[in-house]
Amino acid sequence: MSSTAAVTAAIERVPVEICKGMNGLEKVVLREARGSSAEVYLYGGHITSWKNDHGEELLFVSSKAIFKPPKPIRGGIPICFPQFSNHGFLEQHGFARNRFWSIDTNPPPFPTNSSTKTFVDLILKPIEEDMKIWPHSFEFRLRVTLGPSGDLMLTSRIRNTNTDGKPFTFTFAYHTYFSVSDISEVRVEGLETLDYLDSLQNKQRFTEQGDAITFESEVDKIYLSTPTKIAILDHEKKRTFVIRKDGLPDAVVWNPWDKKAKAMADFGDDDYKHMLCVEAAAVEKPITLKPGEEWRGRQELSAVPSSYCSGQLDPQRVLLGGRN
Ligand SMILES: O=P(O)(O)OC[C@H]1O[C@@H](O)[C@H](O)[C@@H](O)[C@@H]1O
Repeated sequence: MSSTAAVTAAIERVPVEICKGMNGLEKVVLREARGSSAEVYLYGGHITSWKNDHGEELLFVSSKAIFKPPKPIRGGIPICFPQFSNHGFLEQHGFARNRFWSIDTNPPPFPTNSSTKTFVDLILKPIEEDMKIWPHSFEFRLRVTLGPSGDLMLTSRIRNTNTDGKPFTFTFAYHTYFSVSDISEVRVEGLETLDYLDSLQNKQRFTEQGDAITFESEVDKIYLSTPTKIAILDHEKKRTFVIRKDGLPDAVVWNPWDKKAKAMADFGDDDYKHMLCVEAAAVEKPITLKPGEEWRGRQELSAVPSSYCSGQLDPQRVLLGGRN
């Protein structure tokens, strides 16, 4: 297929709009027939909006977010790669979140559910500056899909394209900022009794107690070997977020609370009350890829009316369609 034909095919298949966002930065807008939508900035490959079919925003983005390189955008879904947080010698959370990604007009074959046609493929390859700090050649393909019922799916495919025969190792997270009505009314289910590393206590290992997780102070924990489904219940909004993940064993839970909120220039003093980060991640056991090898990490988010009680995390019931 000629390159022009490939571009045309991609446009026919992907009914998306590309326009200018904040500070003239390019963004892609995905819209589903029933009214849900999502926005992704090429800067960072960063999701900045996910709305349900009533037009309600489901992600938190700070009103003080700075949409200006090299600062990463505060909120939405930053991609942490090739390093999560300060677990290594690179800048905090790696460099993918403050690089310019491109639209991948001709991605390699990808198994797609035939009912989901609203998606965009992005690609990130290292620039010279990256090779100086992380001397590896890679192709990072990100597919962002909006399902017919408004679910948001992110699939990352990372390939080692080194020609020097060297493997590379990375850690990763989808650093999702969920919008919540009031953090003190929120409960997370699915992480009870698990081991976690507490980033506020030198990454020491502890075991979570048996109750659902609630919030009354700063939290920064990496839950290990977590189930593939986690739920965030927002009592006030009567809304439940369900996170499904694959290839991402860990889950980071972060809320900076009042003192750290005040110390962040791109975060409002009271913003901590209205957000919660639950991040599907691969941190404890870094991923190693040999040249030619590819890794996949997938996250699927749904927002549904809260219709179940405490201790009954049953996404089959939550998601009326009973999908697993
Ligand atoms: O301010 P940043 O670099 O976006 O990071 C925010 C937070 O991200 C979380 O994932 C980390 O666990 C926290 O330790 C960190 O403070």
